[in-house]
Amino acid sequence: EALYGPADPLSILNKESVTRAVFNSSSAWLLEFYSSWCGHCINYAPTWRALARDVSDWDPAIKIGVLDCAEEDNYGTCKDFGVTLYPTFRFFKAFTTEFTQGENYKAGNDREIQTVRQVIIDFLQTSPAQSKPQACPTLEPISSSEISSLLTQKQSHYTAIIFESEESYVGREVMLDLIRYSNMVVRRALPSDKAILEKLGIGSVPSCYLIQPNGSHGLIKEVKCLRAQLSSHLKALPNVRKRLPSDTAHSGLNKDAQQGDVAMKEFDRSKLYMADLESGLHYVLRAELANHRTLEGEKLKTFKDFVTILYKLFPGRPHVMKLLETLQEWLVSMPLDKIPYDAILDLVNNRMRISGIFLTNHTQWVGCRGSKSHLRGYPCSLWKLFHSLTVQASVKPDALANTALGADPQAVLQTMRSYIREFFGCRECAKHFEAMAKETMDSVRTPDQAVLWLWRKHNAVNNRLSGAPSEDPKFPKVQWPTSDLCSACHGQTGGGTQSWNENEVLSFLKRYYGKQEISLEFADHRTEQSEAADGHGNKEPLPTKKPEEGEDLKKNQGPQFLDKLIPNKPEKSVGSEAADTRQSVSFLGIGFSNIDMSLCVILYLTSSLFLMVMYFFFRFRSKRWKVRYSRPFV
Ligand SMILES: Cc1cc2nc3c(=O)[nH]c(=O)nc-3n(C[C@H](O)[C@H](O)[C@H](O)COP(=O)(O)OP(=O)(O)OC[C@H]3O[C@@H](n4cnc5c(N)ncnc54)[C@H](O)[C@@H]3O)c2cc1C
Repeated sequence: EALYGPADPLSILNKESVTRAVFNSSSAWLLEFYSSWCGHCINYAPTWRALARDVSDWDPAIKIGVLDCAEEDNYGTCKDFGVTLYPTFRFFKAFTTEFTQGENYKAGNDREIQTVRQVIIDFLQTSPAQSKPQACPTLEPISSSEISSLLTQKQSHYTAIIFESEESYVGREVMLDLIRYSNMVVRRALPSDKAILEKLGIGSVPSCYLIQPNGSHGLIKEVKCLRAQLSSHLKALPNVRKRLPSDTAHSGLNKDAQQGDVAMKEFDRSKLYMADLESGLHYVLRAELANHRTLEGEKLKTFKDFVTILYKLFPGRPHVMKLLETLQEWLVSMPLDKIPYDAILDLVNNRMRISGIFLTNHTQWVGCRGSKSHLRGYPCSLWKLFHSLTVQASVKPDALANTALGADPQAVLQTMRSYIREFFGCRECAKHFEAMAKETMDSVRTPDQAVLWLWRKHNAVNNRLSGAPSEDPKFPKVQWPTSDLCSACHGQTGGGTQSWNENEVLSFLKRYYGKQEISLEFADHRTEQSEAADGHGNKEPLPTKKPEEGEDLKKNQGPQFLDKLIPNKPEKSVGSEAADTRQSVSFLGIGFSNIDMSLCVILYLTSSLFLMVMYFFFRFRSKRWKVRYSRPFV
């Protein structure tokens, strides 16, 4: 099944429902922005589900939700929320009318259920009065005088007072556990007034004192003063009833929950598919990188190096290579130390298209398709992409010689290392990869060694992840290539350790990841018109977010600024598989821009006019000639 489903006690949000749910809500929200391909999100899902179940009764005060940033429809939304790493946890206050990116979860990597509960309580308690959910009880302790007056007043409901130390969360947890219950009010008190403690017979904290509706009162002795026991005890008292939920947020929003088992394509495991490489590239350019508003410093350098490597080494089809070349030339001609990513998106999504340059705009996993929608996909394609690049670099050792990267045998690996560090959404993966790189990447001396280094490290990751929840049971993590793919790669196995014939492995990798062997089956052969017709078209520029306070104005000057950023180079015509049937802008594989088309029309009209003028001129002259030389009297 999908990572989260309708049966989970949380709201599964998407680009449409997130704004509706989170803004102007009567309750606060805690959202997990995750990525269904991210192993750590997969590992953490059971905890998040358990947390949502644990605090499901707190719903009128705080709601728990999830949003999958790997869903194509949600790319723009995650970008708007400034989410670049997964999982990211954000709080949203109640009654927020303006768009906000929310507040980051404050306990770092400690996301155990108890810690999250306490962080939620701190968030609710410190929210300003105007954004306190109405249903949220007063979480502050009551004073001795209030306790004394409660003891003397007659109430129509139970009042439970939990005496506890200042740092204890039991009282506040029990208060929130009971907000949906009628006839019960829970308060907390600090053990500061010795006289009142003595009067009530409280010898130690935590202790729980109960005032009955009939005015009688006494210590609760039946259960220990621990959250679960106390909450269950109070909920079970006579006439204490659970109120119906005030809204149907979960059931309503979970309509958007999608995906279950994925129909598998028939594919050949011994082949590398172009569809996987292009889908990965699409995800990199339009989702992972697009989450970054501007590229500068190390990020910009990494992006430039990455594009250089792709342009020189990606084993792609002509129209994709043209896109990479144009992007590379554009970056080289752009001596800026800060580039808004929207400018790059505009170039890739809009400007290149009018010249017939086209990269698939949706993911189509074949060899990387998981048996469940949250398994495999993007990280699988990223591994394949970098394996292909190392192999291409070893086949064409001079490819990078005239670039800023030079003929460095580590160029692809170091660029991969920077990409993973700067952009890869799975932070834990990046940490592990960096540790491996730090250890041995420097020892790589030749392009062939780079191919083998990546192969070895990928197998080390496979070994570590074997049996993890992110492992697809239909694609177990094995030491690769298995002997059915390459029996010669496997040496004698002695003492339980696997031995490899590395020369054979190298030849196999060069063959498997070599350009000639890539299968074009399932690759996107559609044209722009057919995309639009089947609903996958994405000709709209990706959304740009409202400027934030204090943000660099330049970033948000819209199209005019982009025009200045993008040099007015004449559009180049290209032959392209995807472009050859685009009637309005392309003819016989030659791309025409709007300017080209306008020039054609102007030239056509001018030449027609010229021909007409010539025609009348000669007609007039011939008439005069006839009149002059005709001799009617002869
Ligand atoms: C740099 C990086 C680090 C990661 N770190 C983590 C992590 O710490 N924790 C986590 O949960 N997930 C991590 N992931 C994701 C994880 O490695 C897998 O990509 C993901 O679980 C999907 O697995 P998969 O079954 O598609 O196979 P993948 O491991 O993604 O492999 C994809 C394909 O590559 C081929 N292949 C397999 N092994 C090799 C090899 N040794 N050499 C060449 N080709 C091979 C096979 O055809 C395989 O189907 C990381 C991903 C990347 C790119």
